Amino acid sequence: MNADYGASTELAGPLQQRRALYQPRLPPCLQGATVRVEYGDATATIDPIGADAVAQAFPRTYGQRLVTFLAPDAGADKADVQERPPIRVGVVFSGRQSPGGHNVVWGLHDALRAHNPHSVLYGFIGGTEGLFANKTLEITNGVLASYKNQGGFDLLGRSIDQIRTSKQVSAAMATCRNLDLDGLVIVGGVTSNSDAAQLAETLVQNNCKTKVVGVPVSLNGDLKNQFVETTVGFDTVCKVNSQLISNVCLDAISAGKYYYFVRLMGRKASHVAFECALQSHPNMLIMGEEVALSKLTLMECINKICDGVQARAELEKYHGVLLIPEGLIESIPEMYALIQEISILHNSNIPVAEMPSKLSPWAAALFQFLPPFIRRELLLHQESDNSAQLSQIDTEQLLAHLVEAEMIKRTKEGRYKGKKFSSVCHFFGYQARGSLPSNFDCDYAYALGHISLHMIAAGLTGYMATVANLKDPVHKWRCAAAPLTAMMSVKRHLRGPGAIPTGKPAIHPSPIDLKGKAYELLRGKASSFLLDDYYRTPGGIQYEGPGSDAKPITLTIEDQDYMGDIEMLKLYLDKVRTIVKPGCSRDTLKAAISSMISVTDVLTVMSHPLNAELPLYHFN
Ligand SMILES: O=P(O)(O)OC[C@H]1O[C@](O)(CO)[C@@H](O)[C@@H]1O
Repeated sequence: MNADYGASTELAGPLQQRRALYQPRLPPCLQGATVRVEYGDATATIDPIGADAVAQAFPRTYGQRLVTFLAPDAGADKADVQERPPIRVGVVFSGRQSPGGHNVVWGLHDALRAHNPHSVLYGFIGGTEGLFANKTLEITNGVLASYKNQGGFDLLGRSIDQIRTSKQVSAAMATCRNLDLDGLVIVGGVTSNSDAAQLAETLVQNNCKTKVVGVPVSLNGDLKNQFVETTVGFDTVCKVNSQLISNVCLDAISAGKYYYFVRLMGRKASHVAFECALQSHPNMLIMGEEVALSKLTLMECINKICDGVQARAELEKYHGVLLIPEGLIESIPEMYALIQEISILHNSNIPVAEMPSKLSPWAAALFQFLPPFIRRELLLHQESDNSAQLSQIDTEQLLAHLVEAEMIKRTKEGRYKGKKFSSVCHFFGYQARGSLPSNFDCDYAYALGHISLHMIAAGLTGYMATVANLKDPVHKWRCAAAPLTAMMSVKRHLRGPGAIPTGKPAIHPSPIDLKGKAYELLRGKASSFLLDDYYRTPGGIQYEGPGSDAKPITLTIEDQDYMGDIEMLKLYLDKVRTIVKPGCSRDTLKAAISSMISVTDVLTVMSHPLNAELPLYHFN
């Protein structure tokens, strides 16, 4: 734990101390001690084909109604606190650390105390292991002081992201009973919230009064559906990584001699890499979703990268930046099949040393083809969801290694006549998870903490706290609760109407929408990114002043333009204005700034509605 270095001590840095003083903003409905609870329609699931399976697996919690939280009726908030009995709540960090997680606990604490000062909040020390073993820390204002608006999960720590086996579920239930909890708040991503749904169902079936509430906190940004717009931590992690990526872009173009291969976290979906590409404009992005859709083999991916290197060499460019998500390796069909075979061997308890000899002939051949470091990493023990340990597989090094071999081959065959290809590899993963959270993540998490309390007070179980309209300012946010079962789907063998649902219902990670506006935008820019080096410098996270309210581009893009935030657009326009005078022709504008930004960006700026509202900036 970090107590000695907390923001309240003199050892804390000035920014750390200043951040501890930031008071997160709350939407109007959460500003009092009570809320008005409005019940909506009963829910099914986002997966119509799997609905029966979900209903069968969750007989007591399936089909619950949507709930919205509104500002209380006049006077209701002033009702005597005695009318609101004290509430006992436990909170556990179940998922991986993600910036903003501490503010969920803070928001929950403040809402709980406003509800009734005699309410109690327990944090489970050491994540789910602490929950099973009933190891608690009572959360008070004093305890929270050093953790407000701070990164990491070190207030309580975390362990395995799992409440799944019957032993684990029974231990969690025993703790709930032992502490006489009215509510248990589970903080995490897709896996943790699937487990939360199962625990809620089990507690109802066993007449345990504890209400289970899930909170969407995950840097991966893959817990995304019609109820959840984004997860806490995604914004911060993308901003930190985008700054690092843009730094290496400028490093690359300065020396003109290295290709930087950068792997980013995100597991099965490529949201982090995708958002970072929109923020920093690297030369290439290889997304898992695209590779899986086109069924690109490993060598096809390598050839694609080599073609890019070659096209750049024709322009005398021998540097570049390439982003990949950590899940790319699993998206390549033959690598996926190999990983599946290894997974079966793990599940059959085959010793690791014997695994290579137990692979099928084709998988063994592929395994032998791979460099030794990748072979060792592929055999590591699995994650709690039986997937490979993606953070430990140096896919960027594998790609760099194979690209170099292919470029040497092309040189020998006379197909490539440029300078020698050189690479530098990075994994930007763990560096970002402990970052000071952005204002957006601070506000969002704090609001979700409040909503969790109101859900427990309303007696909701098997629900997730949600906020809609996140792209808008906080006063326009809409607070709600959605049944966890409504977000579930069931994996199937085949695609299409004849598909047979198999496996356990769960909340699955959402991939990048390859038909969405954000993807269309990035694809439209792909060849310009590849060849023109339109690197963008988002800079470090801003906590005050211009840019401090910037949101993820992918969150804002559906309704606004690419630049998203109004302040960012003003800054951008200011930069443009130093080069051309208002009222100049479209062609002059394009020509004058074409070296600075791409034509698509210019057109975006010119057609943005804000442009018309800012006469000074208006271009004809
Ligand atoms: O902290 P650990 O256990 O190494 O987990 C790493 C994993 O957690 C995440 O950071 C978040 O799910 C993944 O992107 C990564 O694969």
